[in-house]
Amino acid sequence: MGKPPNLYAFQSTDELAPSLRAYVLDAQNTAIDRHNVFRVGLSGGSLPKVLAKALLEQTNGDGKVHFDKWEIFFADERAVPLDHEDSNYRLVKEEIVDKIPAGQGKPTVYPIDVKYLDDVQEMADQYEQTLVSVFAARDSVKLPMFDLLLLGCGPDGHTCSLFPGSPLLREVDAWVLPISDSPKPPPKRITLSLPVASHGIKIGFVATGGGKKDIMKQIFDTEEGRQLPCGLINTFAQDRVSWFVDYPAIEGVSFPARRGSL
Ligand SMILES: O=C1O[C@H](COP(=O)(O)O)[C@@H](O)[C@H](O)[C@H]1O
Repeated sequence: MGKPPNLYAFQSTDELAPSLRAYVLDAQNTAIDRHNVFRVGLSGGSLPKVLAKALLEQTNGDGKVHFDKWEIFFADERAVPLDHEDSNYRLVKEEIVDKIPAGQGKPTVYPIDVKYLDDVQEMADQYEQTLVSVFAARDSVKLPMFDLLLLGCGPDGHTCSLFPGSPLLREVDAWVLPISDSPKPPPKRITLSLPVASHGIKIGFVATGGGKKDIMKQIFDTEEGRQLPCGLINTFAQDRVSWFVDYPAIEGVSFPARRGSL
């Protein structure tokens, strides 16, 4: 039995943002020291807005975001054009990339190849090749290891586009998987596989709002919850996982949370 994940709880997203910033900057600085680049995998959904607050609104004089060293990948993506309202790329671009002040440098962003919107298997294979060219060609690794994965948690316990009960959760070889019948629209997506999503050097979940409290209770306090996609990442990655939540999201959760700043 290893060490449990870290659960950090804050009164509000305004209070959560400075600690999320400190956590991201720590991962960034370690990565830049190690290989002069920061490779981060991002979820869509509610995450980019909170991350924007952490990176762009909180400055606090406590370290610099070196956006020019960032390589941004998508933990999951919907098979839609890049300017579509459902696109995770669009969300990250509009919430974060477009708002980076001039002079701070811009990240390198790796979107899906929209040539394959009608063929999610091909899209997943192509995105996997992108990861191979960035991670494995340099290091010849079995699994790509992101410096940081920042993930969301859906109200059903899904993360990336790995949904509860999906046969995709049993995948052990592929790095990126296609979905053509997602229970949450839009149906066609690609997602990092569970082994890759569990393999980050650091894995940060952000879950806020009372709409998440039932699933948080399941994930942290019950055996069935530990079998949900978010629970499986907790089990596999243990204390490499840190959750950043607000008080409404953990109302009624028994698992011990550390309250206040990191
Ligand atoms: O469909 C998705 O949902 C999850 C969770 O979204 P949230 O709005 O509840 O935070 C998200 O992490 C994922 O990237 C997205 O494609």
